[in-house]
Amino acid sequence: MSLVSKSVLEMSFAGDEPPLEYIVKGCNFAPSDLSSCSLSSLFPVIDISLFSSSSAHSNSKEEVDIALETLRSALSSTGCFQAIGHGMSSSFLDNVRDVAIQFFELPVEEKQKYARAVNESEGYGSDMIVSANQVLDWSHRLSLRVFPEERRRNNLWPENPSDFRGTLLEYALKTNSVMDLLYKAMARSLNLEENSFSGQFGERSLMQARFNFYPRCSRPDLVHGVKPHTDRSGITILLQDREVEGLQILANNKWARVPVIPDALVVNLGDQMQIMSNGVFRSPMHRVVTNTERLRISVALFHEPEPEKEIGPVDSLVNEQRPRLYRHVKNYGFINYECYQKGIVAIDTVKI
Ligand SMILES: O=C(O)CCC(=O)C(=O)O
Ligand SMILES: [Fe+2]
Repeated sequence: MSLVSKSVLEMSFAGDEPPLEYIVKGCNFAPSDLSSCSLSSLFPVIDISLFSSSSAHSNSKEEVDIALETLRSALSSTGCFQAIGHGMSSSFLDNVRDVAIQFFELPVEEKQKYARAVNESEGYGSDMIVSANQVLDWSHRLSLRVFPEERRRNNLWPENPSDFRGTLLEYALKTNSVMDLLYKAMARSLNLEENSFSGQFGERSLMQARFNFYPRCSRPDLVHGVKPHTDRSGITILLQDREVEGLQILANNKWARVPVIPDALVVNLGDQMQIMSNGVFRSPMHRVVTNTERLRISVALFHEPEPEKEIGPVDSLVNEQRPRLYRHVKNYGFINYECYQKGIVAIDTVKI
């Protein structure tokens, strides 16, 4: 049978067993491979309104310092936390989830209008096939560049549902402000000048959206929704499904479930923050698992530096105890993409 004869969604509807191309060999999905650590200590919930200068007077310095320390500690251990106090209402976050579900539930001919072309990263499709023996992910995706505006490919932005474009734009603008706040807070948590990280991204930094759709699977013990990877971004902000869990992060060599907190945003760092922080902060390995009962969606926004801009470890994070770990690099997003195609760990290629 041909590799792409049936889509993941069709197989899910039919209750098919996953074909060989989707089966992960030698991967341990056993419960004993899951971390037994307290999930709230691995992925703390942080009220990020404490980092905003407009709320500086109403919060005690002590409260802010504790939040900064929790941030520093989470990002230097698991590289991930759950943000509340981001200023987006519960109903707005549900709108974002709703447009995602409505798009993926459209008839296939309608979705195909936005199909990703071969060798392109933007558009609607399934796992990109980059090698003959690749194991495929049990998911469908829609990837769209949001910023800068001149790099937007409007023809790939769905017109259906009718509020898709407006909702994505509003969500991306709000998330952009959250990211700004976080870059500054991360710098403050390490006693650095506030713009130490954000200043490296450039005026025309990139924001990429990825809508993920994971249909139910009859054999979740055999497949990945998304195979293990690190993100190539600086920061990734992930809106999880309101109810269905699936994201797992590798912490102390065990996979840890990231719990669903409906109105929280999952913040996880990407490789470019690991580079800029000279390895102080971590870009976590993560994966998505599926289940037999319910489909799952998520919406990830990835923020990356302007490709022409060189990024590298902040000078004051390089010292005798912590020698420079990474070289300066331009267009890491592209390096990461090429490495993915060759099956190489991208961040290793910029190590000194
Ligand atoms: O669906 C998720 O929870 C995570 C997806 C993800 O890791 C990604 O899109 O890079
Ligand atoms: Fe990811």
